[in-house]
Amino acid sequence: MSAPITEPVAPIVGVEGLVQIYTVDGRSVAALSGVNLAVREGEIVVLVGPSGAGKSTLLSVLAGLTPPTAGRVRVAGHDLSNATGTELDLARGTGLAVLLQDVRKNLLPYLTVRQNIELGWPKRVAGRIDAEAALDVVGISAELRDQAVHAVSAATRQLAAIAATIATSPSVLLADEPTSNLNRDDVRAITAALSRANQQLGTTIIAVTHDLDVATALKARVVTIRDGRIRMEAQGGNTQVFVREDGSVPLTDDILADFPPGTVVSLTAGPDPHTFIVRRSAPEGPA
Ligand SMILES: Nc1ncnc2c1ncn2[C@@H]1O[C@H](COP(=O)(O)OP(=O)(O)OP(=O)(O)O)[C@@H](O)[C@H]1O
Repeated sequence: MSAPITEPVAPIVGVEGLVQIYTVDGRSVAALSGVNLAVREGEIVVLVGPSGAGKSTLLSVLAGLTPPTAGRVRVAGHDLSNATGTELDLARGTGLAVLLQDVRKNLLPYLTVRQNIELGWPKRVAGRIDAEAALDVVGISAELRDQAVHAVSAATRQLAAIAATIATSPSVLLADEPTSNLNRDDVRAITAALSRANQQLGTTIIAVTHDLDVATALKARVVTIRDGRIRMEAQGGNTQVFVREDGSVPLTDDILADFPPGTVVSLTAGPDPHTFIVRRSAPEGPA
């Protein structure tokens, strides 16, 4: 019997040779200098890296908010490289959702949590899921669903914004710093909601974060960006390093930049021969 032929599946997000140059006061600033990234359907990818590395710019290009200077960008079947306004609207209505860093921009404050989820384009968006189902996925309690958004906690607002985005059944959810300014319990609630959206609805998630514990909680593929380039990748909030011939473990400046002085790290054997996983220990108590 001959082996079945399997067609390679196109990534749901494909970025090739992405360059983004901003002009500030007549000077050129290269925010992205040739980024290649492929994300499979159903994956969770977390973008980490120092301030100014280009993370938000990459997310903004993927969201169709910033037209790329050069390179190819495909998201959920839409070519965003040279897309017109109408094509970008179509992409955002069918397949792509963006959770902004300031989630108040995703929500109307004087409507209730439930009304915010019911809002939108129920007839335009094929496959839109029921508001109650979206609220169940993110785990907002029944009593909070009827409260005005301005009256609920920052964490509930963030969960409501996630519910509003997943209600449009996006294939790809882009999130900029979804857990910033929240305490550890709230961070756990947000990562649990994103994990459930991924597992129950199959939503592919790409999130920018400064918090490697978020990557660990999401069991995400971690993509480190520095100076507008992808520097390294690892799974589950860990950094994988190869043991040298002489048995030493190279902790390069690139790696150490992610583990500031005072950070407790542990080294455990990696999945591949001659590799170690460098893991940051979780901080205790509220952030
Ligand atoms: N709209 C803009 N106009 C001009 N320069 C910009 C613009 N947005 C970003 N930049 C510059 O591009 C570079 C990358 O910025 P970006 O915000 O993408 O980095 P980041 O990794 O998201 O940083 P942070 O973690 O601080 O948000 C920086 O040098 C920044 O100053």
